[in-house]
Amino acid sequence: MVYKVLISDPLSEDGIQPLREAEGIDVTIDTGLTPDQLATKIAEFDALLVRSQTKVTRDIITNAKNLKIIGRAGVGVDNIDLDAATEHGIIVVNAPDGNTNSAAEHTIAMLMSLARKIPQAFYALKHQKWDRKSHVGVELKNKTLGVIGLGRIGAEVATRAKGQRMNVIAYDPFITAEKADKMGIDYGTVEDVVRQADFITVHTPLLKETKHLINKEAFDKMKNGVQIINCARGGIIDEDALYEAILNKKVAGAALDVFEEEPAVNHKLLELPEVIATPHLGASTVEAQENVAIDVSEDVVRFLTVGLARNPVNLPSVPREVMKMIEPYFHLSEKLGTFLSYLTKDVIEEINIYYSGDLREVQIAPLTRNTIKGLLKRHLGEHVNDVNASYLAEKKGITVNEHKSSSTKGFTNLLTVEVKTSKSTRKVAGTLLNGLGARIVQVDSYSVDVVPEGHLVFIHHKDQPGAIGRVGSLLAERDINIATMQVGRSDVGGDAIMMLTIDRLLEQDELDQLTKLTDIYGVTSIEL
Ligand SMILES: NC(=O)C1=CN([C@@H]2O[C@H](COP(=O)(O)OP(=O)(O)OC[C@H]3O[C@@H](n4cnc5c(N)ncnc54)[C@H](O)[C@@H]3O)[C@@H](O)[C@H]2O)C=CC1
Ligand SMILES: O=C(O)C(=O)COP(=O)(O)O
Repeated sequence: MVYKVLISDPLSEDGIQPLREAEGIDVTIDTGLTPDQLATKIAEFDALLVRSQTKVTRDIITNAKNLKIIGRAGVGVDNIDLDAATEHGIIVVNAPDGNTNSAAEHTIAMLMSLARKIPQAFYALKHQKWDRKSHVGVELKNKTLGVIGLGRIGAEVATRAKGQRMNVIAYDPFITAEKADKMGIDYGTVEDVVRQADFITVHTPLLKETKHLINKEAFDKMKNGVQIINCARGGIIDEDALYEAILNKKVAGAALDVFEEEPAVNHKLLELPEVIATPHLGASTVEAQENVAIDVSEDVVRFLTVGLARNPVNLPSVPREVMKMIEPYFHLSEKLGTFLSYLTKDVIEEINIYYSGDLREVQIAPLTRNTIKGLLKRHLGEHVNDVNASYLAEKKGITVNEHKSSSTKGFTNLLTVEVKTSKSTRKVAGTLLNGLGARIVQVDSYSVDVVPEGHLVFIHHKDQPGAIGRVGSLLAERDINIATMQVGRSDVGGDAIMMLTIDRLLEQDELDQLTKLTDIYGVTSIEL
């Protein structure tokens, strides 16, 4: 099997070595594709690697019939339609750490250039103007820097600004008093920040909530002569409002690395002498580009070869130690889901998953996704995977409930899955037996002991002498070997079940014959 990887934005050649060196991975670099060309070409690829230029739209994702993973060699994923990727079961990974330092350094470079009007002075001098009057700056020392978004980059910027002897006030919904104290900075609301700061720098992602976070109302609250920096994303600051605020002298200067529409040429803000700008260069250093390309290439190789990713964006990330703890239950959770998919013939309304014993201590979300995957895959098709399982369940109106339960029925760990349809409730439970592997230990109210593998036959019948014999004889006549057999009953002469493991798949006519036997209520052939 050879996986085809397309790189559609310029990436560091040294950084993509993990892809070049991996076995079974074929790399194509094509950085000149139009959106239409990409929408056609993408169909043949298993992985797509991008920076911020390539817009990975719903159209492109819909055409990407083989695509399994999109790697973003950088932080911001606002150029990727995450909902469309999730719906199509495509995992999106990014490289969150590799360019933090470069973006922070670029922000400080912009801050200092802005304060001392270095680009404007340089521009004048390049045009033979020795002008010392128009380029008088201000000091940073003792000024207040307002930081909105105190994540990786915002925190680095805050620390470096302290080195310039600035006071720093920050807003971030996740900032704690302890973190602010440790960093020696103040914290407050967005309003506190915009009212108190002499310079304001934004470092949030571009989200619905942060679009135009800095708008006319925010500018109105700012100090006269405030200076603004955006090295995060175009759109966090309302460009029209910024333009007006510069014209009416509220804002004395702005340093922009990013724009609402990129490439931003002939932009009205660039005509203003108060505005300095770079063409989205925050992450453009040799070091950052190598770092992010390595991180994302390694994740693509890891995902294509072992199905794990370190930096998933559309799946909660699972720390390595947690992964180790839950890995043994992975297989069991999917098998229990698949098993139940054979028993539930009607529309599923609710899934209840009970985690008992040792399972109460582990991170259960990945196991829940895997159970749902097993349950839905047989009906919805092979495209159901960990990425889209929960989304598809929700789309189908299925309620999924996770429970940590104390009932272990004597096992050290017990995973019970219950499915409610409009007509019935079915249940299956499994465990991992020390040294022996996975077992199904309960089906509905019956105790069993079955390895969840291979060709199973689940028979519901009347507890009558001869029922088991008739099944055995029919299978023998058809030369079908029974590997294991379990029986259980509710009460003497009442409902009973047989659970068989056989050596080959039943043909439809064999299934029909079994169903017609005396005292047999129903037969389900199950492939695990
Ligand atoms: N110009 C460039 O080339 C680069 C730009 N970036 C951009 O920088 C931004 C930040 O990157 P990182 O620091 O690595 O991300 P991060 O995820 O570490 O930090 C983002 C922070 O923003 C905070 N936040 C979210 N919503 C907020 C809101 N409404 N108000 C205040 N804070 C809010 C989050 O709590 C988080 O702490 C991203 O938009 C990224 O795309 C990143 C690298 C290079
Ligand atoms: O990492 C980010 O979010 C960036 O904005 C960097 O973008 P780029 O990869 O340089 O196009």
